[in-house]
Amino acid sequence: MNQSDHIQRLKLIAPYKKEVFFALSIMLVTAVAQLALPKLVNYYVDGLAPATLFASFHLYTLLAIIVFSLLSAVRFYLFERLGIKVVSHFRLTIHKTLLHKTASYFDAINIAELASRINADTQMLKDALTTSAAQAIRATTITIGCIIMMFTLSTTLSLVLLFCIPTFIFATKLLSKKIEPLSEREQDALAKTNKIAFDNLNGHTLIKLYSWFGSSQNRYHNTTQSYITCAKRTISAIAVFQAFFNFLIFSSLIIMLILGSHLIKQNTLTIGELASYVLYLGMAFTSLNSLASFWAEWVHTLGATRYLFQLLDNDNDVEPLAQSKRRFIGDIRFRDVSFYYPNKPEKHIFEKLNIQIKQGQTTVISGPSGNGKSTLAKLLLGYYLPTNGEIMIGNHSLNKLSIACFRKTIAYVEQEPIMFSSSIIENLIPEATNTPTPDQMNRVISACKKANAHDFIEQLPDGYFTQICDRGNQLSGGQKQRIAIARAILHEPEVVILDEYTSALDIENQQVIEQAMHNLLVNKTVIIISHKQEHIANADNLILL
Ligand SMILES: Nc1ncnc2c1ncn2[C@@H]1O[C@H](COP(=O)(O)OP(=O)(O)OP(=O)(O)O)[C@@H](O)[C@H]1O
Repeated sequence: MNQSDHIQRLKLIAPYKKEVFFALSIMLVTAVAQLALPKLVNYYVDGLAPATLFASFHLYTLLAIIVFSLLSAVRFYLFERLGIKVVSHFRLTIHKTLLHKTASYFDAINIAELASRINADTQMLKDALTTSAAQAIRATTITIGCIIMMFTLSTTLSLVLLFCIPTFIFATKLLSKKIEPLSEREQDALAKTNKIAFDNLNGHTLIKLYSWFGSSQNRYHNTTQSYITCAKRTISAIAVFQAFFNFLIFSSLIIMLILGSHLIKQNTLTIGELASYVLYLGMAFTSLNSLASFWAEWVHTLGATRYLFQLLDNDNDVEPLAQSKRRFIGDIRFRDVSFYYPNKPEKHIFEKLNIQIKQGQTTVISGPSGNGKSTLAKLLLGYYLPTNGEIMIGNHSLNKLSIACFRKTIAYVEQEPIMFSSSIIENLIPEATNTPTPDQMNRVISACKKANAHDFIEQLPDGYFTQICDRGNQLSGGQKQRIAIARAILHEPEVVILDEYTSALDIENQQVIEQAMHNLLVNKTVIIISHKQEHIANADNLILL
């Protein structure tokens, strides 16, 4: 744990300076009000308060309690609201960063685990940065206030008490060192349990089919056990610290009472002052206790959120945005292209591959399974860059910077099209949300008619606004394909890649899709990845991998 770890997390609240200031001001008012209470006890026990004030004591007390309670509610509301804003903004930043990560980055991570981290780890940060931090600042104010008040009441007692402070600081440092790695492991273990739960729920049909109930439950049970073990270690460390802290509180209280009674006998302290002193001491210890809890939570959070901050700090694996609006058109050529997946450097998929795909013609790519047909499409789509050689579009070399531009001219229809769990219209043009403009609606309907998708969409309960649950599970393979074709038509591509696009469909559905395809493919450069004889027979060119 170093300084920058703290600063990095504290920076998250920087955009909300005004709100923090307002919430802190209210908190300080409540803290000062709380500090006045033991002093009042001193006045009343020793009979120092004026008689008039004494008479209205109940009224003032009631008023103070009402104001104090109201301000506490406002303080709670302000800090919670701040927390929600901070954490939502943080999640948005992570989401944005992730969307721009490369395909290789996603090959190396587990999406379910990441989703769990984005929720659980950021929630922890929210609590630590706001509610707990507010309590800590309040506790610091009260502790300082109590120490000042205690010195004004009795310097002798306070000097004795000062000896406790180094012990407290030492114990807190020790705790920090112990908790941080423990909580990092705890969060890792929690993310793993979520990963297994996601896998099991996602594959529930497979589990039913092969009766894998026991083994699936066991997998979840084992990761949950590892999580419990890690969590137990963290809370044990905190519990030991709490025990030590309580010992410190009670032994100091007893020592103060014994010493205080001696001072009363020597007439250097009054009963009211001792009562007030003990109240301040109790208050200071309670505040120190909440400070210690905050510190434990903060250190816990530092460890737990390290993964997310590393993700934000890592500038590698990021795809650049489109640098210009130019459309790349022309023949596509692979010049001495070599490629292996970054996570499998030992397996070369292509070595010095040279192929040409002519503009405006249909090229079929065929060959045995695993020979790299889909990989070739992924290279063309720029999901991965060649490890050697180059891909030319006309006279332009496709590199990291130009890939986003090239994607504006290319559409990809795959065997299992990706569907978002939102409405059909949002699956076609995400910017439409639920209130598309008449122009957007016309474009969508026209594309869906060409894709033979309009009729079945109209028959759905809410037409284009029907929500697709669970990434399109209630749609048939053919329906999803037709939506994907409509999506491609809306993109107005120059190049269309069709990857085994009818292989999962029955004959009737294949005919509907082929018909829809005609509307998409007119005057386009078409690349069909297929084993089908009819595709091969109708192609202008054939590339065998
Ligand atoms: N993301 C990836 N990371 C690592 N290896 C991968 C990745 N995707 C594919 N591969 C490997 O690359 C090789 C080529 O895969 P690819 O999907 O391109 O083959 P294909 O010819 O399209 O096969 P099929 O006809 O079965 O679809 C395979 O050995 C596969 O295991």
